[in-house]
Amino acid sequence: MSEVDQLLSKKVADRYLKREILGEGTYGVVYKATDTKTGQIVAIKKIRLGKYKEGVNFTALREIKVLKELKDPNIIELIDAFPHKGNLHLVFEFMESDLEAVIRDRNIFLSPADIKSYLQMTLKGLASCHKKWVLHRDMKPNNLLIGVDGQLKLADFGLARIFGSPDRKFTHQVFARWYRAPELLFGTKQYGSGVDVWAAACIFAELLLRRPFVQGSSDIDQLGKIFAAFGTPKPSQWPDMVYLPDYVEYQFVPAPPLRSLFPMASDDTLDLLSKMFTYDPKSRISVQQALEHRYFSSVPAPTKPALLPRPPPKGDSLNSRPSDLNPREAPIVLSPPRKSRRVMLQREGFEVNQVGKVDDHVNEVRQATGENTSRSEHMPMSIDLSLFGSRPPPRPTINR
Ligand SMILES: Nc1ncnc2c1ncn2[C@@H]1O[C@H](COP(=O)(O)OP(=O)(O)OP(=O)(O)O)[C@@H](O)[C@H]1O
Repeated sequence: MSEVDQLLSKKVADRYLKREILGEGTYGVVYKATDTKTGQIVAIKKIRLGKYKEGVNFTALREIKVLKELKDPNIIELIDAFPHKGNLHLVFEFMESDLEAVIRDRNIFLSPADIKSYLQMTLKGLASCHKKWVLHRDMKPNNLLIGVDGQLKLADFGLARIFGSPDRKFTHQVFARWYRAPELLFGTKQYGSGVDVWAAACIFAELLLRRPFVQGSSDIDQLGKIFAAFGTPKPSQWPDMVYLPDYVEYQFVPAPPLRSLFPMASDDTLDLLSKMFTYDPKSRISVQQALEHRYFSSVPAPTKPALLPRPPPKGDSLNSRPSDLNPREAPIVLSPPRKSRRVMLQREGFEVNQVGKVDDHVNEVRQATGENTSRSEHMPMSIDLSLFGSRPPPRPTINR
């Protein structure tokens, strides 16, 4: 760091020299900084405490507690945590890039061995969480950070929470929609490590396709697109489904062959994918079982992290998404037999009738209606905005 840089930088807590802003997330700004004690480059997540009147940010405290308990080569290390000028500062090891940048970089070719390596590191990090009864709950490619040594590490445990108590109720709207498991989309209040497995499967699919796999514009649309990809689940396939709080019946569509979605994938790849994308969370493969799947022991061996292709460090690339137009039709929502809620598809679009309170689902259908007004065609699986000369929309999160 030059003298000028040092003068421009602000010293925090007499130890960290703040440099540029790396980005802003749900909880606040993230800075690059130098630890003057060790010379190490770090990332400081500054969490605003001010807006919490009582002065305690439980989410932040939860993140600290969870992170302290998780020490693993595939989990980001929390180096320090301290309050400063009314903000809570979390100091993490600095990571050069993330998996989203890898996937989006058109100059990077990902071989089957590279994909295997990224998936293996993701699952190893998750296995370590699950062994300690911790769910990540916000798995998505930009939360999988990549270090200078090529190691992938799970980050952003802001929403993670210790589970184990059988009647613990979780807020279900925690996942970025495209990575959300079907049980979450149907409003389950009790869920387990299967939600992380589903998200990891979405990331696996994204590594293979080089675009987000299922890009729903609402929870209803997300489920429709999942069902278009894997077939509408029959109650015999997932017995608990019909009892889920937000269950609505979807028009039945059969499953297309998995190979038609991933034409270049090996048989082992398809087998593992189908086990991770199992509808019934009780039958879905666990992270540990996935790591023991023959996909990882068969050739090619996973690429060593140091040899993995790297995107330019953060901020250097103006990435654009690859073309991903896929006109697959999603099944439509039918009336759920148990409830007095009716969701009907009309010629001009959806008409929604519900006896009683208007709920989120209805609002979502209305949202869908707005997007599909006076048309009878269905939404494509994913939309390539580059066709219109614009950048793709930001990935949805619960806060944006
Ligand atoms: N340890 C780190 N090293 C380098 N950059 C980091 C580190 N942690 C976070 N960042 C970067 O800081 C920015 C904000 O990250 P943050 O985790 O707060 O939110 P996010 O992942 O972008 O979004 P969300 O909060 O919705 O998950 C991102 O660009 C992220 O890549």
